[in-house]
Amino acid sequence: MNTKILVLGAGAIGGYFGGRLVEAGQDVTFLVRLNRKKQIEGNGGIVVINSVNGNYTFKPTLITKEEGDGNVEYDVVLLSSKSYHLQASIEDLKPFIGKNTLVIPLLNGIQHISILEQAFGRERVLGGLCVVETTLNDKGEIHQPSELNQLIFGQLDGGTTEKLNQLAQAFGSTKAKFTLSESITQDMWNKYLMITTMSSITTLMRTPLGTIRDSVGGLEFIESVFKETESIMRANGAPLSDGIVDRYMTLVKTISSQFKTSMQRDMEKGLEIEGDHIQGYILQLAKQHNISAPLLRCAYQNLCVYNEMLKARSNQ
Ligand SMILES: CC(C)(CO)C(=O)C(=O)O
Repeated sequence: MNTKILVLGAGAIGGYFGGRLVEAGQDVTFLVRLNRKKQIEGNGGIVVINSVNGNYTFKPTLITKEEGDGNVEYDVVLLSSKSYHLQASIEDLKPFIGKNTLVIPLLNGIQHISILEQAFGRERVLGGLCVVETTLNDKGEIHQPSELNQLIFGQLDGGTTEKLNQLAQAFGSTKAKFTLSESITQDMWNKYLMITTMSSITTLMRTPLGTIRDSVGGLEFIESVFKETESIMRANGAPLSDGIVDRYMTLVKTISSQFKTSMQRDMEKGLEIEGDHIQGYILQLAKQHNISAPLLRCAYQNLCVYNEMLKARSNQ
């Protein structure tokens, strides 16, 4: 069966995973903003992936919301927008969501799930996440510098269906690792714990992970941020895996010393960041459960100051 795949965006994440699906011969269309379309057309209609997992250059099928007639029904949508573009992305996607379309969101965090369920209907929204280090350079090429290139998806209530098994098959033969999970809600909370901690420390210290972990007291500091975040999530009933902090601390000790988070990369480029969606939401939960969270407060304040600087710069 031909699976019709729509990828929202052809940027660092959508372009990477969508490109891997094109490479594997899948039927993929990219729904992009006019600016990105012009940039790709300016590059001869070509998107370049430079990746340690294999370079690939491809000519994507592009549509913009202005061009979409809404008559094609997609089996699945990969939604990789930033949290602050979520509402706009929902509006862009609406004409392309049919009765049987499934939406796999790849955003960090958890709050977007209920927003998507409201917009598209509970039965159409899956859970999803990606673990991939990827960024766009100023020519619009995708740079994917580490072996981490996994996309995980599954039903929010657990279990699986025939349709999901078919999707897993369609996704199965690519150079990226697509995994069907029967416990995606837990996977999403686990990843949320990881990204809250990693983005907090890397944006605070403004250096790749290696320097932070090798500094005096660095590992203890990182573990304290993990534990503070974990305690808030558990107080809120998050289904985190047992021993999850130990697992992530092993990752912290073994991952490339050059590792950077996407929030850190966005900051380096002077772009908008997802602090409210990631740290801000956890701090709201901390308040609700009366938990003091001094480390996350500090990380979040740093992000708020960055936002203020961005605002001042854009008013100049
Ligand atoms: C997995 C990780 C940490 C990769 O950089 C990520 O999701 C992010 O930075 O947003």
